[in-house]
Amino acid sequence: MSSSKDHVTAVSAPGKVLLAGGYLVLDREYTGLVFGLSARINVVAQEIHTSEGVHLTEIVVESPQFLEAQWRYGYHLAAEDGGIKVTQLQIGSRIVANPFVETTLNYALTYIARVGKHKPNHSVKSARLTILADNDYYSQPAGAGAGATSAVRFARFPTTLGGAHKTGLGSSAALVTALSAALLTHYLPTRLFDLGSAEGKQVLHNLAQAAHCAAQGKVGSGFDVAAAVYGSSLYRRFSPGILAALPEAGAPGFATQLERVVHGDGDARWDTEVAKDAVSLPAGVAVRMCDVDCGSQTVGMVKQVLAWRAREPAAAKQLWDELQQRNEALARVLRDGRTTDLAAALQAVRELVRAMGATSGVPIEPASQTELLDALTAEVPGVYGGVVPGAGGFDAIALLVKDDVDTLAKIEEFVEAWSKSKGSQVSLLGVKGEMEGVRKETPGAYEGWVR
Ligand SMILES: Nc1ncnc2c1ncn2[C@@H]1O[C@H](COP(=O)(O)OP(=O)(O)OP(=O)(O)O)[C@@H](O)[C@H]1O
Ligand SMILES: C[C@@](O)(CCOP(=O)(O)O)CC(=O)O
Repeated sequence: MSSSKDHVTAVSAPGKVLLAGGYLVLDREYTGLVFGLSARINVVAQEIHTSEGVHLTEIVVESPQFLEAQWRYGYHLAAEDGGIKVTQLQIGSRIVANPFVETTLNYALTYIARVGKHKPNHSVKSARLTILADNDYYSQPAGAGAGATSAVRFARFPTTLGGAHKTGLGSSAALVTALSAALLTHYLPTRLFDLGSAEGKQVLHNLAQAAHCAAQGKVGSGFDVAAAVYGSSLYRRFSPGILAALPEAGAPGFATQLERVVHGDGDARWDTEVAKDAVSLPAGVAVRMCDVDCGSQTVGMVKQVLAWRAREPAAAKQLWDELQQRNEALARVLRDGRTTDLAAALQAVRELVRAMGATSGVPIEPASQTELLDALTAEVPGVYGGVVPGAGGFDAIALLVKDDVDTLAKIEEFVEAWSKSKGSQVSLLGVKGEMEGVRKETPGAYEGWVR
């Protein structure tokens, strides 16, 4: 760990689970009920010390839990207002790109240089950023112990990042958000960026949404980035047009337009709605997640659902309007602490999700998941019910359960027996839903991981 006089900053941002509102949340007419998760992506930023006389300007990003996970970048000021553009430097014989890291650096450093009035290559000094992901973002290799009981804070994975099996908690959104927050906090004085203030969170949200869309090459609803910044909420998306005029990073005019987008100036005024007060959990109730690894993958689900909606607009509107009512009813049951109404509210949502799946021909709640959710609800005391979260499919379920060790043990026992009898691999993750979004952390918490 660096000595105390060093300038070290640590932040973390949570993963997400979209409990209700999958597909609907893509349209501003509807909302999504999203929970932030206790699984966080942590980023520690620190200065790099070079020996006297060496003028090295470099940004080093590393994920020490994975093999071959170090990315080094040089950077320059691009011509014609193109902002700060990084160039990956080769280490060893191979160069492995990380588009989410690279895009975030282009966006965050461009914004920082603009508002901080930095002279590039002068005051944007070299820095090292260390990424540490809580274990539940990736399945543990066989024999490493289940997530729910794992004792090591940050596991070492015997694979590259590309070879790790993701559990779908939104690692890229949490990473882009935490990395942006760490860079903004590290480079800008508090009067220009304060993570603890409402304005600071808005700047971070706008910057992270823009960078995340660019890195993934498409504009989704952005509920995952909103959860990473704000935590749990009832989320209404932004109009995609806000990002339409933004050139590629490094292209002429990128820097000016990025600042406009981040500050929401002119026609880039953000219309996202993040209703935090619409969401909470009844006392003694927890959101839990299970990873379901049955080897099947469904691609193009969003495309197919939207094609059905375009084909049958009247029927789709009727179904979505009714489903929106039921999703909002579920949010109210949770917020008002009406635990006795919870099972019925979850069943009501699932009924229409299955109807949407049947009519669009997309396995949003496939039969195998229906069977698992129904069995858990009927047979495990303390399980109120659950859903197939987000886009649905075969690979995860979210549960609402009594928040106690006894219930946890019973679920673990149940999924173990289920996996054996069904030949699938269902495991309870250690994550829980939680309310808080991005936050500053104490650098000392990462002792042993940070050089
Ligand atoms: N610990 C990490 N260190 C560095 N980069 C990471 C890390 N975790 C995720 N990433 C980046 O995010 C990418 C994965 O993003 P992707 O959108 O495919 O998954 P996800 O966000 O976890 O999935 P989902 O949206 O289904 O929840 C990786 O390829 C890498 O670029
Ligand atoms: C289908 C969609 O509404 C939700 C996808 O959620 P997830 O990635 O499955 O958690 C897409 C989106 O909102 O961008």
